[in-house]
Amino acid sequence: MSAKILDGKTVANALQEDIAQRVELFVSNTGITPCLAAVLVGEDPASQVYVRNKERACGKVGMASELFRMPEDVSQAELLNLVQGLNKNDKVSGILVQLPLPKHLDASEVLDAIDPQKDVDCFHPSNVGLLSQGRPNFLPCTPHGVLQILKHFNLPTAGKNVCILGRSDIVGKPLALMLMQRTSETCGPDFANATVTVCHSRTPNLKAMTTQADILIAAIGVPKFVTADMVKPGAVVVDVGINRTDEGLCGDVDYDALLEVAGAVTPVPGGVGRLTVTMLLENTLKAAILQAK
Ligand SMILES: Nc1nc(=O)c2c([nH]1)NC[C@@H]1CN(c3ccc(C(=O)N[C@@H](CCC(=O)O)C(=O)O)cc3)C=[N+]21
Ligand SMILES: [Mg+2]
Repeated sequence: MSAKILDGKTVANALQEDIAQRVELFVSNTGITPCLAAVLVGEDPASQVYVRNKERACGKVGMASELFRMPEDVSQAELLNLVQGLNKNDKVSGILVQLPLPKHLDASEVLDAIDPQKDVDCFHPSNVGLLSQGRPNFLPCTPHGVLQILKHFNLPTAGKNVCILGRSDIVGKPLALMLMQRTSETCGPDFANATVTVCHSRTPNLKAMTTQADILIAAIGVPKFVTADMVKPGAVVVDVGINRTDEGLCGDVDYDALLEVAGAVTPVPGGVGRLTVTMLLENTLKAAILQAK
């Protein structure tokens, strides 16, 4: 058996074409160009790559982006002041504070300071609350990207056992919320209605859980953690991990070994990461539309 490769580039390109058309229409109707403000603190090389990818993607769909760089030793007050300025700035539709922040800063306080209408990451407690109640303002980028990949390749989640490895606030937790809802705002009921199991570092007998899964989603940040024996033959495996190792970029799954067992698998790079950036564009347009009202 050889797994189908779920190429994120194809999906991202298709969605970006659609976003570009809606951006063009919005600009011609309102005279407003949606603009993403990205805040980058320090010089972390991975963060620089991601922020550059985000800026490039904005340009591709006809949106503006502005990068705000702050030194590694910026104070909490200075960073909060920057965010408050961006909240008030009418030219800025969406605000993204790139994580992780240096340890001396209180990330929660910074993220909570972002205007919920400009919170394109969907990290603000009011947006997380709305998401958990099934009436989202924004959909979080990476979980939404996972749904869009599954939708593109016609791999519905309704009635399926979905196992999520990882309980982070950025991926595992919001993705579990979205998959257990009755419907998805953008992908419909076929891409919701799952039986969701969330596993983490304190889960006993992990393999007994993962081998039950029709769809296995890895978001733990441990290179090649998911091995072939953990996967039910024919299962769909979505790899959200991006780990920088001596041998280069790799995901949370042992990709080569899984090709022989899984029914379908996402590559890294070129999988979910592409969609994370694309769904950020979607949210920036959404933010601009909300603010034009
Ligand atoms: N406030 C905030 N929001 C985020 O959404 C956020 C964040 N902080 N901090 C870090 C994580 C990680 N993340 C990625 C973005 C792009 C790629 C991406 O472009 N991936 C490409 C290329 C990867 C590469 O070449 O390094 C791919 O997978 O093909 C991956 C991961 C967003 N995150
Ligand atoms: Mg990727």
